[in-house]
Amino acid sequence: MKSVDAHLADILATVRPLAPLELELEQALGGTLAEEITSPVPLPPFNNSAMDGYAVRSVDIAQVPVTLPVIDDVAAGSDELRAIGPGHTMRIMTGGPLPAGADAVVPVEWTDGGTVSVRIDRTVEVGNAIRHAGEDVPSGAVVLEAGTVIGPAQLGIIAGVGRRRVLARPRPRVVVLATGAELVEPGLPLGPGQIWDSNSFTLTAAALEAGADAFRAPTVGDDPAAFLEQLDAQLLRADAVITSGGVSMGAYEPVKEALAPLGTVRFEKVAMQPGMPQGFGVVGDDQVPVFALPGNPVSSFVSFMLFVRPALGRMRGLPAGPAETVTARVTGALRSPEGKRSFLRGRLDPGGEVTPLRGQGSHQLAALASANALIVVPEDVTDVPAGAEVQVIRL
Ligand SMILES: Nc1nc2c(c(=O)[nH]1)N[C@H]1C(S)=C(S)[C@@H](COP(=O)(O)OP(=O)(O)OC[C@H]3O[C@@H](n4cnc5c(N)ncnc54)[C@H](O)[C@@H]3O)O[C@H]1N2
Ligand code: MOO
Repeated sequence: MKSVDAHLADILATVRPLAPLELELEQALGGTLAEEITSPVPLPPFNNSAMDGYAVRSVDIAQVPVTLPVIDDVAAGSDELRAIGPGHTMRIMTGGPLPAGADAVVPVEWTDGGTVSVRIDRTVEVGNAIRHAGEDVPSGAVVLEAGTVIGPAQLGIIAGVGRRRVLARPRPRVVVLATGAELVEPGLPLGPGQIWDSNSFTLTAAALEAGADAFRAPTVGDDPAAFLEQLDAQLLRADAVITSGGVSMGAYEPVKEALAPLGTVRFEKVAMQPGMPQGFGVVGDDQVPVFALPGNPVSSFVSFMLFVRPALGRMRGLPAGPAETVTARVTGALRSPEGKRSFLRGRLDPGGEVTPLRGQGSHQLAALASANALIVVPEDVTDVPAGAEVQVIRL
């Protein structure tokens, strides 16, 4: 059997980072910057007030209380300002440009709030409540490095330096295609022998969480021709395809039957539990990667975490490798088949203890839903005593 590491290595050797595109800001969330972002101007671009209050020359309020004339109003966005002469003040709002001559702002709370003249009750130091030009970003400075993932705050600085578009690797477009004649759309009644399709929802959500733009395609039954037709229709909008089911040894294995003859997708047994039957390869003129995951719900999810997630990382241009593990102490004994790496569902507590959950079957959705960690048992270990140190993958 092929090892988990060898299978991941094959996948990462095939999957390539997506080509960078000029993305509008609205499309850029989750993208990976392929350029350095610099600011063409200082930020803030001009000295301005940090508070609603009065722009003053601090020498004029050395003795308080003092009443001074208010010669103008400065709102954020005001232009063509007069300068402040000796003994004068201007009412100024947060973000308003500091008038020439002023060297401090007195918050309105320390005054009587007058509009024609103002009584100021407290002195302030030079520079009080002033935000200086360039104190956030000097002109020409780099604000984001290439390789940065664009999140909400990164979008903020990109827009804040005046850019409308950025060169970035987009989020990979992932199509999830579940197969199985027994599958029924949740919300519809079950007939005899049927189950509700859950894998396509889990896999689509997992792909979204991994930074993809993920779409759920209509499920197909057990007919390889129907599967190929659906796959063909989806390839137009896919940077990667994830299928679920139909890869094992049975009589109706549409994914395997449709893809194996192409010669570009290999179906193999990987030495792991769950998730032993795996298909991976490329299809279509654009050599779109296809991850043909096993149908058992826990198997498909674990396969996603081990193989698809790192591949999506690579497509996004991020450092991509095996799922990260942390060390924990297991509270109960574990068993694992010899020669296979097991990924058992557990609950990791903040103290670093992990408790194996009841219901370790590959079909047991409920235990997976209450797990927050996968306990990894290496290939050469069959018994883990309670209290032993183990590696766990956080979910
Ligand atoms: N004779 C053998 N039988 C099986 C082997 C084997 O080596 N020899 N491998 C077992 C292992 S391990 C796995 S994992 C499964 C993989 O089977 P398939 O990928 O072909 O998946 P299906 O047969 O279509 O389904 C398996 C199981 O999962 C349920 N399922 C499928 N799709 C969904 C879905 N979208 N949502 C919820 N549940 C789903 C399906 O009803 C089956 O119960 O094969 C073993 N058998
Ligand atoms: O190896 Mo299968 O993925 O457990 O049920």
